Amino acid sequence: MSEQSTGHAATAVADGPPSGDMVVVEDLRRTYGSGDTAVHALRGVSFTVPRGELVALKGRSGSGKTTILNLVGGLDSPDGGRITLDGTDLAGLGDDDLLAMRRDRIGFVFQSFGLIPILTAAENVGVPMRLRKVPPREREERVQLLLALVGLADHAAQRPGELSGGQQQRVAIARALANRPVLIIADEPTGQLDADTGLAVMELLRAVVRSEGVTALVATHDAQLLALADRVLELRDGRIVSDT
Ligand SMILES: Nc1ncnc2c1ncn2[C@@H]1O[C@H](COP(=O)(O)OP(=O)(O)OP(=O)(O)O)[C@@H](O)[C@H]1O
Repeated sequence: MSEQSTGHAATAVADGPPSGDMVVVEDLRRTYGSGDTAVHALRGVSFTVPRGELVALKGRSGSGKTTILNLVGGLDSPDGGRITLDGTDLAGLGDDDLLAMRRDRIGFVFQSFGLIPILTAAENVGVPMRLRKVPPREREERVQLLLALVGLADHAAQRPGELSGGQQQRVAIARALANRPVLIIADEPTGQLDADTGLAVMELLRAVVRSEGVTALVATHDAQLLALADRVLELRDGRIVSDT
């Protein structure tokens, strides 16, 4: 854990010593559009994600889950409130620091996998390390290790189209871990998978959160998967209505 949180090149100005929470969200507000057509996607959301935990966001379609993930992941900016990630206030970061934060400290996993079709599984896992200019030898070693971690050591040379949906999502999880992120953000990671495959992928996420000492924030409305979370936050109409 300590290596995870301190071993990174400083990508941003830390606001102070990291607290026990990897993510602190305070009174987050986000409105899309304005006037009569304004959609109040988040109406004052506060929660924390303790280090090393897997926290799930549940709620009906449109309740605000993706909006939260986009804001915590620095893909969008809030209209109000504050997000602190690993001790750093996102609002204090310029574009370059935000980009570096996303690249080096957050791993994203999407419903649609987001793999590059013309690249092999190994090459896809290596992409984030190429962007960070990790030397080829080190990169290849980590790719092998990560593919083994997700049970795909024998599929390194296959392209996404030659893999099942569950295997593709495993590649995406390996890719998300490539740069040793402190936080994994996953938006409906099992949404395109059948129930059994989805459960296996969620169990893998659960396992890597433990083995890699990473923290995860996962949106899902699948009750079976919610049971694997350390904590479940329920959203309704842009507000948290339960925290269990
Ligand atoms: N770019 C946008 N422009 C306008 N409205 C948006 C935009 N993105 C989201 N919304 C609206 O904000 C609200 C919250 O959407 P959000 O995608 O966060 O919900 P969600 O819980 O992730 O839903 P789903 O489970 O369907 O992905 C919804 O009413 C949605 O229509």
